[in-house]
Amino acid sequence: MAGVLGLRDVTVRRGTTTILDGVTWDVADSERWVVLGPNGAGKTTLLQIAAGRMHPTSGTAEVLGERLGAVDVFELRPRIGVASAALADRISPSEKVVDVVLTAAYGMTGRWRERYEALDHERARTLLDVFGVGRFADRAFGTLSEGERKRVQIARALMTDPELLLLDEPAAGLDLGGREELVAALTELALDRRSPVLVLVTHHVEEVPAGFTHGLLLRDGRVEAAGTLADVLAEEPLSRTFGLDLEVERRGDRWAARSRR
Ligand SMILES: Nc1ncnc2c1ncn2[C@@H]1O[C@H](COP(=O)(O)OP(=O)(O)OP(=O)(O)O)[C@@H](O)[C@H]1O
Repeated sequence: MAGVLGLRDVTVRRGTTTILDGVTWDVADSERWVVLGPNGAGKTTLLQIAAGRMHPTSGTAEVLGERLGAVDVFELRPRIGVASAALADRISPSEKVVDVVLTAAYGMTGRWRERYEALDHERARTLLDVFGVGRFADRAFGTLSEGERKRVQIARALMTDPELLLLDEPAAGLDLGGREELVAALTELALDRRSPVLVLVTHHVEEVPAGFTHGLLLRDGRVEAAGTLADVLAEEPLSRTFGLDLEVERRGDRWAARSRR
């Protein structure tokens, strides 16, 4: 598939607020994108368009070759995996971890009278193992640490074998060890050619895993820069995006940024 995402001049307005302003963005098969920008830049809104969960006020958006507005979003959504704090909030703390993953196959949170095939059970447990949380499969979701919950959410997002995986701030709230473990898991995912196309939203260049290929910088709903990571995670575009004079360092496959002042 050539075009996984194709946004043309996408604008989202709510009342008098313009949340996204003329966003044009192309994501192709096998690419791994990072979306970076300060608080309120419009990152989550952009991800909602990519997830087929919001329509542009103007402009056009194609997701997995389907034009939003002309496709049945209920057919489109199972092809897209999403992990976000908003979705995690809808998971009952008493829900068994394996069920959190399993219910994704039915596009819903909460286990409620469905019948699951043995293969689905096996896949859910395998995904939990892949993300290092297999030993918690039979525990209640609410008893896990923040980092463990994040990994369960990614396993859940992968349950439907999606073509596109959207991760909204997966490292938010993690301590240093938790962040590094998550970054390592995402690096493995990014480097695996069988993985879906990945889009990761973050505030911090330190959270960009190795294996990611492209970056989009957003500020005030506008694209400040988009392209290969090496081009985009440079001092000039990053400083412009965050409104700070930034010093950016690349060490091996990871980045770090700090203010010069
Ligand atoms: N329904 C709405 N009505 C008015 N403004 C909204 C609405 N939804 C979002 N916004 C505003 O749009 C802006 C962008 O929000 P969004 O959540 O997309 O940003 P973000 O880059 O993900 O921010 P953060 O990094 O803080 O999570 C914010 O200023 C937010 O307050």
